[in-house]
Amino acid sequence: MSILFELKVTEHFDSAHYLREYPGKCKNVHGHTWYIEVVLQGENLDSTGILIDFSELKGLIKNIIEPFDHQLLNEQVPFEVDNPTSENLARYFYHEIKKKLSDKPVKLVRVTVSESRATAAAYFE
Ligand SMILES: Nc1nc2c(c(=O)[nH]1)N=C([C@H](O)[C@H](O)COP(=O)(O)OP(=O)(O)OP(=O)(O)O)CN2
Ligand SMILES: [Zn+2]
Repeated sequence: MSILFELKVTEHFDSAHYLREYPGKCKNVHGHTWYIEVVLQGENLDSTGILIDFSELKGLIKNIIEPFDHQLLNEQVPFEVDNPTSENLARYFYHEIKKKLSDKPVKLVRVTVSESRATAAAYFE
């Protein structure tokens, strides 16, 4: 497929976490506003000139992140097992979003999770 269009949408949620086995202050419970940036690509626009409606994409992402909002991530599946690092969050959200996009004519390119303005982790396949 020769890709012509790339879309980017960002959503956010607030939650607490702590990092197991972390040799520093992040082993203690603390909070972040997590920003989830989703990038996808596609080729064919519908008759209104839209690849996939931003509002549909935002709704899809909101549904996935909503269970984590104002929660302790370490108590939520799968982060009761996987450490809730930005990397693990990015991988989890990538796979959840990919499942929801399976019937859409788009390719999920990358999910980036930022826990501050200065730090982010991206996951892609
Ligand atoms: N590669 C990763 N490194 C770290 C992660 C992570 O998810 N991936 N996470 C953390 C902690 O969540 C921590 O909250 C963030 O640490 P850090 O930015 O070092 O701490 P501060 O926000 O207090 O920033 P200062 O610059 O030290 O004030 C750690 N590492
Ligand atoms: Zn943290």
